[in-house]
Amino acid sequence: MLTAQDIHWQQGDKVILQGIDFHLKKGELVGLVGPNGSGKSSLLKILSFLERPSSGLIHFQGKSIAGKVPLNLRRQIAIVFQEPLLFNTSVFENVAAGLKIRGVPKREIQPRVKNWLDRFGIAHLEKQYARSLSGGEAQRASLARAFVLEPEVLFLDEPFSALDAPTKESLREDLAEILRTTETTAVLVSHDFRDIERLTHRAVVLINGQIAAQGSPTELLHTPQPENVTKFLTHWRTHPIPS
Ligand SMILES: Nc1ncnc2c1ncn2[C@@H]1O[C@H](COP(=O)(O)OP(=O)(O)OP(=O)(O)O)[C@@H](O)[C@H]1O
Repeated sequence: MLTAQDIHWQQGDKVILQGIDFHLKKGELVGLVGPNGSGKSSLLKILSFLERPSSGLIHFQGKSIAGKVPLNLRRQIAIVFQEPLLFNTSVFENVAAGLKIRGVPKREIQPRVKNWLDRFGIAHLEKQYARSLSGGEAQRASLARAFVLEPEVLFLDEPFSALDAPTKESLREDLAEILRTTETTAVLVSHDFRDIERLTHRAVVLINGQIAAQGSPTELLHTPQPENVTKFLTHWRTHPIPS
């Protein structure tokens, strides 16, 4: 449903992405991993149409994306960032905002929002103002706001990295269950291999703006890889996810 061929991205003199070939099938959960500054967020921005590549081809839903992305295609994606970007209104209003913009009838908005508040365990916070939420609650609201739109592709850029360990773990488990039951298609950027192991089918390792390896988390960890990938994966090999 989403493919990127030979993507290059340069800002000024800095080459950020080089020769990226990426594909995402319906229902697939793909993780982008790699050292700091390797281009993970940049690739996510290009795949989610927030930035345009310097060269290369992108196809989404069978259509070539060049120039301005049509609104009907843009509305098929949702993005969740590390810092939940919430409006300073109630949690309910935050989650309802995207549906209102899309002209969804009021009678439909109420049950859809309530359903997602409930699934993310924040129904009791619906009247609370966004600024009064804890980090974990705010990220739950931010995820509910994305899921309520029923996007064709969900992009998650380090959604847990601002959270403390227990908050992160409980949200990761809830998100894993929601991704599984909704068969969502998603791309996740994370530094934490536990997120990748728990939430994705395939991990793409970026090093210096290039794809250095890809495969299931198990394949990556248990089959020989190029030296730069092995070096990067070493930390994760020595910190396995508890079973
Ligand atoms: N708009 C921009 N203009 C110039 N340089 C940029 C821009 N965006 C990103 N970069 C640079 O491109 C490189 C890749 O950045 P990016 O944020 O994509 O990496 P990352 O893998 O997501 O890093 P991290 O793990 O630290 O979040 C970095 O050196 C960054 O400074």
